[in-house]
Amino acid sequence: MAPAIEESAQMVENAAALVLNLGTISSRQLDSMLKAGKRANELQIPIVLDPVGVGASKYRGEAAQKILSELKIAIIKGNKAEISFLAGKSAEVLGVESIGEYTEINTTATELAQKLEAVVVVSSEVDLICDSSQIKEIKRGNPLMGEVVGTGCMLASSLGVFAAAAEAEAEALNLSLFEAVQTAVYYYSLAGEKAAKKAKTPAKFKLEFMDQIYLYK
Ligand SMILES: Nc1ncnc2c1ncn2[C@@H]1O[C@H](COP(=O)(O)OP(=O)(O)OP(=O)(O)O)[C@@H](O)[C@H]1O
Ligand SMILES: Cc1ncsc1CCO
Repeated sequence: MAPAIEESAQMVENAAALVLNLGTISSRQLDSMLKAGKRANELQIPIVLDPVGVGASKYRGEAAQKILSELKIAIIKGNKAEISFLAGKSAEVLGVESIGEYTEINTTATELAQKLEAVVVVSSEVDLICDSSQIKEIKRGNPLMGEVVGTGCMLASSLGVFAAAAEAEAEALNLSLFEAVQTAVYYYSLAGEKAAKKAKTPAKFKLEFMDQIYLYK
């Protein structure tokens, strides 16, 4: 998202999806996100929320709650700790990483999807996608994806692309948002698998992974 509050709403007018990422949140940026998000809601442009590091500090929790109470979010993507925290369950977040055990994550994610009427994606070695009535697991990808910081953020942006495409090509594709998200997660993981065949260490993997995403063009 364009961070300047002076232009965030106007930028949305030329966008097909809005991705809100809490990674480097500040109070000014939060106001800018709310402004952009309200315009996106008015224009019925899908919003993806990536609640990066929510639960790691009081402020991140408050920022996420403000976004969720003022905006209609189409897709929320987080790791197990971030999704658990938003669902009101106990969560251990270290910086932006999920630590701890989450044995009830399927139920937790479904509860959040029901409460917010959104598609919820939980990223990990097994990705979960759910809405209020269905849940899907995708066991693809490669552990190197978890070693590179930012693959979660890039997944959120990819979800924005697929949500926009599903809406823009609604007649031709006839994809529900749930199906569009499932497709995005699947192809994203597949790019990770292809990259891992060529690169075996994180820095090289990062470059190769980006190239594999590019090759979908
Ligand atoms: N062990 C693994 N095996 C397969 N895929 C994985 C593994 N760990 C992570 N991934 C994939 O990496 C991507 C990012 O997931 P992750 O849970 O690491 O997100 P994150 O912690 O929010 O990332 P970041 O904060 O680094 O942006 C997802 O597409 C997920 O499927
Ligand atoms: C966007 C971003 N900012 C700090 S860490 C990060 C990626 C973690 O998901």
